[in-house]
Amino acid sequence: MPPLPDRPAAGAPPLAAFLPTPPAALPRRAAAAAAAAMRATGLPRRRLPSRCGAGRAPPLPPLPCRGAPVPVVTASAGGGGGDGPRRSVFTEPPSAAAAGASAAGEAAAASRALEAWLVDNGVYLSDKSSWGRAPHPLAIANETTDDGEPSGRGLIAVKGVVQGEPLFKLPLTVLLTKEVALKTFGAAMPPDTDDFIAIATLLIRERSLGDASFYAPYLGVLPADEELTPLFRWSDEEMAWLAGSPTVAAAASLRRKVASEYADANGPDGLFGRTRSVFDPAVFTEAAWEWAFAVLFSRLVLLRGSGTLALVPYADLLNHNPYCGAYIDTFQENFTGEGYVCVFTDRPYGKMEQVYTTYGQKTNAELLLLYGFVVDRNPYDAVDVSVAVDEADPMYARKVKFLEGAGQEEGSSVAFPLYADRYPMELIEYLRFCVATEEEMDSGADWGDFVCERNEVAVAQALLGACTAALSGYMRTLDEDDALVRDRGTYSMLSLKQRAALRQVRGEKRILKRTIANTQKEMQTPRMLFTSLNS
Ligand SMILES: C[S@@+](CC[C@H](N)C(=O)[O-])C[C@H]1O[C@@H](n2cnc3c(N)ncnc32)[C@H](O)[C@@H]1O
Repeated sequence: MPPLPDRPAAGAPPLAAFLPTPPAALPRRAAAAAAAAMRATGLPRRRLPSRCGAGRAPPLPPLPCRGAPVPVVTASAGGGGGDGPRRSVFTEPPSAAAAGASAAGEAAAASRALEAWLVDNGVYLSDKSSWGRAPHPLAIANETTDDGEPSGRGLIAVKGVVQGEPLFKLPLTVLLTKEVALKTFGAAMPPDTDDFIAIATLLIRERSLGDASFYAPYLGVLPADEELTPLFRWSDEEMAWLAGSPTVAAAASLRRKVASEYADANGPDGLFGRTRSVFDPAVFTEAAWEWAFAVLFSRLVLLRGSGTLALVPYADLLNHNPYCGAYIDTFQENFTGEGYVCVFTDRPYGKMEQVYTTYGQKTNAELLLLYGFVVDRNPYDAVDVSVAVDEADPMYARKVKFLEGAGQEEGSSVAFPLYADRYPMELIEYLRFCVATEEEMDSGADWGDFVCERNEVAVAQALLGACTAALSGYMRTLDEDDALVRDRGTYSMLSLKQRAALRQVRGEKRILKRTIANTQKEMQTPRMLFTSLNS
């Protein structure tokens, strides 16, 4: 059995589900699971509304079931705050100015070393044109900001870039892939090793080699351990700022998954345990494993052209913009058939503008969990709502049996995304079934369509109840959050993580409030209720 199963017991998704993906990624698991359940149970399947279907990002780990009445939005709590150091142009006290200057010098030197390595490996980075080659249009910016927050290195245009222009051509020889890992570790790594594990293991080995590694100049620009701040690495104290958010459970689930994969690899029959002569316990530590996975979650790319997962030096310096449609992929030279990695721009860029890619149509929760940042005005933002049959429902046993027949475990819930302006029709179909009376169940209703006014109003009430319950689980109200953000003095005292958490929960509360307002408005005309909301 592969070490990263599709449906681990902890409820986390396969790690590969977190890849930065080009548009047209997989639909959300929850919606897909529900749709599958509906298919299996004879409930009709509907296409998701436009932006939450084919283009949706991979899902977060499903929320835990709490056996609460229909429907439930889960909440968790912690306590306190705090942050580790991170490269920042904003937060350094004057006494750290000298250290900051030397850190900036080191960052610039590391970027130059990466460029020199790329040139040595055949990448054209000259700002002059040569035979058949346009000048390279980009430069590495060692400090970038996004929405006023530091976003690490990035790539900026050093000349105007036209739409559709190739930004660079990288040979496949600079990539870190499973194929390279298999060659490197030989018989010590079985060919069926999971891609994530193979590349993480390769990364740990290469880092341990220091300057002797072929990839040393690339490793030199990877964020330092303490700069990798995806949510699954936050402490309980730091998580307290997210109390009430479904991200708390998602982070705990991913943390458990990463730890359990290490335990498996390190066990006597695991990848490391089996061949200690190759996998030195002093090198392949749990801390190294966590670092490697934090790197992979935030940088690994699925190259659709070749179906390969890869770390792509240089291309992975591109920061994410949810409005950008350009993504990293493999292509082939016309005459030689040789493969290369490239990004074609989806819009023109002016000189000195930061050039972006897309990590896929991800919610802020997904971005925070895997990459450690959130985006204001993220058009793909959503908050998960978990739905289950109410245990107090007189039809509970019948409904659960029906769902069990469709593969849903008793007492489990199904998570659906709520967007600021829409929600999946699968949620409504599922709720129509969950709130149905005996008569409605007996009527052979088509849950994909309006059942009756009573049912539709009960669905709306269930949705309102879920949103209200979710809002009451947070530490502060949305108004209090807004006041905190407006109070620039206090806001600037918050750590990066606290500010990210604040932006995350504000986004969730806004969606919940908008859903409440929209649902209340639409309740005036129940016949049209859940059709007009999504049209
Ligand atoms: C693939 S790397 C991009 C290069 C990265 N900035 C660096 O310094 O190496 C992804 C990481 O960049 C940062 N990042 C990317 N896009 C961002 C954005 N829009 N806002 C804030 N941080 C961003 C996050 O730290 C994320 O984990």
